[in-house]
Amino acid sequence: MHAKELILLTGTMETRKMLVRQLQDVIGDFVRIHSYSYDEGIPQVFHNQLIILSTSAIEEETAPYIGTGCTVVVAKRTVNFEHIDKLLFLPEQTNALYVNDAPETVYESIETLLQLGINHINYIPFYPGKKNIPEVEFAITPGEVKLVPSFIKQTVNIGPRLIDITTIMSILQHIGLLANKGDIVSEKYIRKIIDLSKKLSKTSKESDRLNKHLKQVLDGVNDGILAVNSKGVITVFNENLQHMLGMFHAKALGRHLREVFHNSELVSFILNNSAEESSWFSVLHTDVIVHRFYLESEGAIVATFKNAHETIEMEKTFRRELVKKGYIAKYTFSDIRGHSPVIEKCKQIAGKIAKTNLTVLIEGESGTGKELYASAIHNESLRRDGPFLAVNFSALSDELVESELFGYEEGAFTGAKKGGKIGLFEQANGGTIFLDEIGDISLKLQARLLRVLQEKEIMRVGGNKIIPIDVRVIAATNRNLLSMIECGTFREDLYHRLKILYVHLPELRNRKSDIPHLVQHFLSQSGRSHIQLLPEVMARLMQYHWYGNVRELKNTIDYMLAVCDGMVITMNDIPNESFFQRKYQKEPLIAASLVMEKTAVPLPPVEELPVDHEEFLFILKVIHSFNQKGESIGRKKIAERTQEWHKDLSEQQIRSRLKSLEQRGYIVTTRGRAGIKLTRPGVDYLHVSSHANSAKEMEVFPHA
Ligand SMILES: Nc1ncnc2c1ncn2[C@@H]1O[C@H](COP(=O)(O)OP(=O)(O)OP(=O)(O)O)[C@@H](O)[C@H]1O
Repeated sequence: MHAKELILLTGTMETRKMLVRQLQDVIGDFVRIHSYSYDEGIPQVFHNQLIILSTSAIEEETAPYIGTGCTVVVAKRTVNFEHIDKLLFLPEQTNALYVNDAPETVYESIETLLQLGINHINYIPFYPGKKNIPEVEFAITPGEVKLVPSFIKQTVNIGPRLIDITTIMSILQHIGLLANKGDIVSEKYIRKIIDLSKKLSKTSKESDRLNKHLKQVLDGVNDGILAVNSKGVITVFNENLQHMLGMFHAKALGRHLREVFHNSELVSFILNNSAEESSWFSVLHTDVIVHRFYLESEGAIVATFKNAHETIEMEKTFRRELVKKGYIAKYTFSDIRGHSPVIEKCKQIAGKIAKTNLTVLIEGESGTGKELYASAIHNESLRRDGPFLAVNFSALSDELVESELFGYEEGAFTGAKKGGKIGLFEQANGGTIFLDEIGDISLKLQARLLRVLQEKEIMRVGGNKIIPIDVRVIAATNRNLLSMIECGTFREDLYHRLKILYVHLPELRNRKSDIPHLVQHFLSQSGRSHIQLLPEVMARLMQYHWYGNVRELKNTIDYMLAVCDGMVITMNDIPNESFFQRKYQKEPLIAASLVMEKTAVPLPPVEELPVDHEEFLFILKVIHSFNQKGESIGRKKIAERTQEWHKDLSEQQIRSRLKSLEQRGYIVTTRGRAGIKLTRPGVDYLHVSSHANSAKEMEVFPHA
């Protein structure tokens, strides 16, 4: 046997890498370590060697490779203390499966974790074949992610277990170095544990500081704020909520929500941690609007309370915005200008659509004339003598849109008018309702809208009477509803209900021959049709990309009319470049390009990526791998991964990278549980770029 050499045999490559690193760290200075794993293949039979087996579970598989004169030590292993600080971020009393491949190691590790003081978690042992497992959300595993049951939503991988100190001492003894080096080695080993405890105490100090800061912030906001942990125990009850409900926080903190609030609907609404949602409640004689969301990083549910009466007063002014243009459809097909083949085709389709009574979806970028078409369709339809209501969803909060659309009953909430209020759907009876920016409505409103379209009836807020309605719905969107469906932010069933008939309005840049007609139309609309444009001005207008479409062209004409002297518009009157929209902001598939059209670039090619291309790709890869596992991912997790990748990106930098990726349409960020998701273009992009980059394949999850 060589005096200062050992052979480490493990089951998997991950464990091998991990354990070699550990052994190098503590005894690498005086022992040569050779390592092999069963899954990578063991190349030879060893004779006269000190063999360390990572676990007794591989004794059988490795036996053929252990020849004569060997000393075999089966390592005892302990939890990987370098990574257990990840567990500190799990909330108090979290129920979590502890997952490993055999009952002994599971129980041993739980015992060790408890001895290390990581006792704020309720560990539930789990190993293959274990029965009667509660369906909890979290799992903790020392590297055995593949054994984690599929119902688990979040897995904390603390990495393969380390070799314990007694095994290391036994190795030293076998190679005759115990007397000489034992002290140094145990000191090194212990130092690591001290480092860990320092790390732990720093984390808890930081979280104390953070909590104090957070409390100040929470008390400063105008809403009532309440948070409950995963057990339903109230952990935050801010000052405003005390005032609003007339309840001292000491009566609420630390108690279960159910003991504090006797309104069972409110309790189950708050404890339901699925999608983000708002609703009205009467709590302790106060009418409140409660908005609830799940704070994934904390495993907590947060509910904000607004005084319903005050909210209504405050938002009354905005409410007028909801019904944009009164009750009359102003435009007819003759107001739609342009003779390009695409626009002629569009008018022709819309004209046919008008004659039916079916729901229509109008898609088109902002400013392409969606409202114009909706209005023209109504005026050409059999409903032309009925009302036309244009509703814009982007201006108001969910609760107000809901009460405005569906109306409310008297006494539905404080501030509700006597006799209740009839909603826009009822007001549009016999006519058409135009739902603009349909992509902006919440999932809750989508569900209500779907019911209206299916059943042709509505129910007022706070009411129980079903009211039949006869309204034609025309919806419009400038967003990509299909990618929203893919990301779970738009209901597919609603999409199909809306898109019974369909018009896509062409972008102005794709029908430039219409520009002279439109220019003439806007000049005469403003009563200045006698004003001339110099040919070079028109030529320039024909060159622009018009990301803001017809509305932008109209604004440009208005600007030039305002600044021109005399009867002629010259090059001097053209607004400077900052006036123009630089790119189409809502449609993610279109790349930023110059204002002056050079080449149309439908998708940003790989080579146009920013200098930090690799960082972008890395971030996309991390998100994709979490999405694929069905685990949620947020900025914090990305930051952790990036640090493992030895890239020192600050949270701020990651935030800006994410923003940029979101602007490019590669990811969507949702509040609450879903976290960040790759869009279809994001996935495509990742594939294309990964191929382009395959030579320098990055390891997203290096096994620490
Ligand atoms: N073909 C057209 N002929 C005449 N005017 C048009 C035409 N298309 C659009 N416009 C004008 O352009 C402006 C924008 O149109 P509209 O408000 O209908 O667009 P939109 O697609 O609904 O925009 P958004 O999505 O931003 O609500 C309006 O002043 C409208 O009258």
